[in-house]
Amino acid sequence: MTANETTRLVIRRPDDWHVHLRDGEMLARVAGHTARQFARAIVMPNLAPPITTVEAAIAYRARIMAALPANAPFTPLMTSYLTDGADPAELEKGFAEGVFTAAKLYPAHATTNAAHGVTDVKNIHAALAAMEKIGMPLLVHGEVTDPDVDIFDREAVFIDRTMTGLVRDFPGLKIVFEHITTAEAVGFVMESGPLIGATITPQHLIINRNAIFAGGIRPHAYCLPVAKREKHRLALRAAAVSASPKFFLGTDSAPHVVARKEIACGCAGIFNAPFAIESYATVFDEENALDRLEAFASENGPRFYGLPLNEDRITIERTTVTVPAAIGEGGDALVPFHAGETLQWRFVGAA
Ligand SMILES: NC(=O)N[C@@H](CC(=O)O)C(=O)O
Ligand SMILES: [Zn+2]
Ligand SMILES: [Zn+2]
Repeated sequence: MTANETTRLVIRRPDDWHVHLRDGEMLARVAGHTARQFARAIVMPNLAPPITTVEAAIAYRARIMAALPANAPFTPLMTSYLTDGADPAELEKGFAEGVFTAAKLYPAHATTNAAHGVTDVKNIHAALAAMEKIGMPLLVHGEVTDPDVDIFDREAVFIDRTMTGLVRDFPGLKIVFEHITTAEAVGFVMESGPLIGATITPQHLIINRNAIFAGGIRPHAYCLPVAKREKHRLALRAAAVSASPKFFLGTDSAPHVVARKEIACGCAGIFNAPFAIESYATVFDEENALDRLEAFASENGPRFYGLPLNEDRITIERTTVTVPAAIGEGGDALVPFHAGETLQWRFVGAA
């Protein structure tokens, strides 16, 4: 059977190495979508207020588990939000206790709930030195916030202004360049040593920037970093299917209700959790690379993080699936990625 005649695929259960589960009512609505498909997820700390202490992360982890059925086979991997005042001792304590898996660098004001982010990486040098010493990964939202830099160039400029210096100054630090969107980021990661990896979202593999303006403004195609030109999408697809262990699955599922998306100043974020593995399978299928989906989705991430691979398996099958136009009602609804489209792959469940 050739790859594109494959009708059922059994792979090691995947993990999501970048997700926003939110809190409160929204957490209750979205957590199950992630836990249905993934064994583990790196949970982003950009709540209001952000998760900066071990105590807050323990409490948030408990709220996530409480939002799922009892004994759900899902492990949230918690992260610490770095601020200018990040305390190296708190990071070390959280990592040693198995509460913090990683710490997240948001340049101040770069994205949703990034107001408390880092204004200059010099301010977190002590924290980064501690992380380097203990082997705690740094996760980076890689965009400059300088308003003079064109929004489509903010990732590439971040590489020159910040990422290159980070890698040089902390050669032993594990760094994940999160949700990469450009050929420049692919090139940077490829040329860097084995401690530098990257997550890639389904939307950046599937849409280019035209999707944001297709026949009118499309708020549900807007996320940060914003989708780029077609050549960048093609570079991301090549990286995802390349078999390089540096690239792995991170959905960046980032739900915002319709009332906060379809508005004069709409929030950035695409809610892709309900059909995440279907999205990725579609891409790998189109690239004739279904045989490499398992490495990208289920192996490269845990190996990078130094965590065990999941032992259980999932099945996905080739069949048509219609994605609902919305989940919920009115202004409170969530519009999933691929809303109203028909996909050619379906997540069946445990193999
Ligand atoms: N990706 C997004 O567009 N939004 C994310 C923040 C982020 O990951 O930058 C969010 O929290 O809404
Ligand atoms: Zn981000
Ligand atoms: Zn994110």
